[in-house]
Amino acid sequence: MHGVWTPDQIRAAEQQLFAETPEPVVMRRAAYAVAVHTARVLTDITGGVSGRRVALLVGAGNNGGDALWAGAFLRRRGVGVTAVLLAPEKAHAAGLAALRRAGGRAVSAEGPSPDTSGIGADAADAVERADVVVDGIVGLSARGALRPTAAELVRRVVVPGIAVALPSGVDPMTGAVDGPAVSADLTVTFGGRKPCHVLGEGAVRSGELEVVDIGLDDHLPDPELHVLQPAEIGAAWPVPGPTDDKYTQGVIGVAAGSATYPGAAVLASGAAVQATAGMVRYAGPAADVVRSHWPEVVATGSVRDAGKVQAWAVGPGIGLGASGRDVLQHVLESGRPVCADADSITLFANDPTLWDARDPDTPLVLTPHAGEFARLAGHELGADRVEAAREVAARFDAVVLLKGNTTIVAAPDGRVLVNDAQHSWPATAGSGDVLTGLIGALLASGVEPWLACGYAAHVHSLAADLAAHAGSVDPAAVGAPIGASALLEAVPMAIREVRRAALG
Ligand SMILES: NC(=O)C1=CN([C@@H]2O[C@H](COP(=O)(O)OP(=O)(O)OC[C@H]3O[C@@H](n4cnc5c(N)ncnc54)[C@H](OP(=O)(O)O)[C@@H]3O)[C@@H](O)[C@H]2O)[C@@H](O)CC1
Ligand SMILES: [K+]
Repeated sequence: MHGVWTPDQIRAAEQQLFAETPEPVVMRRAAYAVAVHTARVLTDITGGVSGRRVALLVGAGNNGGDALWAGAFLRRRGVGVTAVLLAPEKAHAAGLAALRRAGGRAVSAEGPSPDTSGIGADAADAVERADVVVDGIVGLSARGALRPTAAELVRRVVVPGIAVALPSGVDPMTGAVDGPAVSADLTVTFGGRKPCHVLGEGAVRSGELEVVDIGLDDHLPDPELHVLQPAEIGAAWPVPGPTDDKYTQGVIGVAAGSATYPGAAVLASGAAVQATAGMVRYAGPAADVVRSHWPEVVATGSVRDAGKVQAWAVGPGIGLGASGRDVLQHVLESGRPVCADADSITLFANDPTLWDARDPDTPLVLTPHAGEFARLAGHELGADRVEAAREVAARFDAVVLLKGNTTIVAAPDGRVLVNDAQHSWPATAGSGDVLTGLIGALLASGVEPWLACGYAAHVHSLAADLAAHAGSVDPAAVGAPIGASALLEAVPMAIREVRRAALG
């Protein structure tokens, strides 16, 4: 698992580090790494380093200081470096002096004679002629939308960009963007990932991420967020062992769909079939349709006749009427772990007495999208999705998987997992039903609910990605839209992929 730390956590760790290593030494360490990676990108795109041109966008703080020092290091390798200073009077003095000593140039962003959008001719020229732009506008102390001059400079960047610490214009805590923001090809960050690198638009705008060791590790507390790695998901994904039979691998009950809308039942049951080798029982009015699609599913008409299961997946398509409520109540009273999705969530919101049907020791997973979340929480989701999921998880003592292109999984004890798909191929009708089946199957095979959600979310988005690209893992492959059935079909491929990662 990768850890993710908040800016406050990183700052506190930095203060401890400075007690043993002077701050300027740490900054030069960070800046040296920026220079090394910038030289690598220059080589990749131009075939060399010496004689190439780099523009530094330099803000008022230490983020700009990093960029200036990196510029000084690049000068020593023969790069033509121009620093564009957004606040010349506040630019990091030691960094600016180092750049000048090394033969670098500094110009004011607003220049001697700014054009109609407020940018001086020298600054415009530096950005236009650069092979690579280094973004040192703002880092951990970023607040709100970029100011007008910074925003205008960012709009003008058309060459590859390297962000120092984080792409400027992105909120460090939420990854949200409000106005122009840097879209980096590469982000070089220090000491650990920050929330903006894994959440929302920030994750996409960070591009490739390089986490540089500047000596913070010993001073970092427990991370705020976690990101699962494919190899650990592959290593933990349940597959039949030498002594397993169909029962020992977990029997999942699926309560989904209706006679009029059997699709949810077919997709959720199918996902459970594809996810693990245990047994799948379906209970509901779509039994015949489920059986015809998935002959291996043991299907009955009612949850009362379903037989023994180790976990339930309930909700998609069960409706908001008395029969849906009855189904949800029954599975909650079963004493088995429950993954409650779709209509179940609205049923909980409409009738809070349903919470009483659940034994407090029974693990419960809720998988809302933004609309269902608002119903459940009683307020809109807002920009801080992590805090929102965490609050609802604690309030209902349930694992909350909040859907979106960045999936958030919050446990009642405050732990949060993030699955950053970096694409939206699963955004298709029926996709949520597949996810419910995957989570239910993992719960039935005994995987801890928080991890079950994280594993399922990853495999789900990977399956969509693979399906969209006809099974290719080549990032350059061209995708085509898919439906939930194609996603479902790609689940075994995705499981193989993470298991392959586990084998190294
Ligand atoms: N401590 C260390 O030694 C190390 C720190 N490191 C580096 O320091 C960085 C943190 O530096 P920091 O704390 O100086 O703040 P930083 O992010 O540069 O912002 C500075 C100023 O920007 C401005 N500003 C704010 N919002 C804005 C906006 N929307 N649009 C435009 N401008 C905006 C605002 O200035 P104001 O004009 O309000 O005075 C604010 O004060 C960190 O990310 C890492 O890169 C590394 O070298 C490792 C060692
Ligand atoms: K930056």
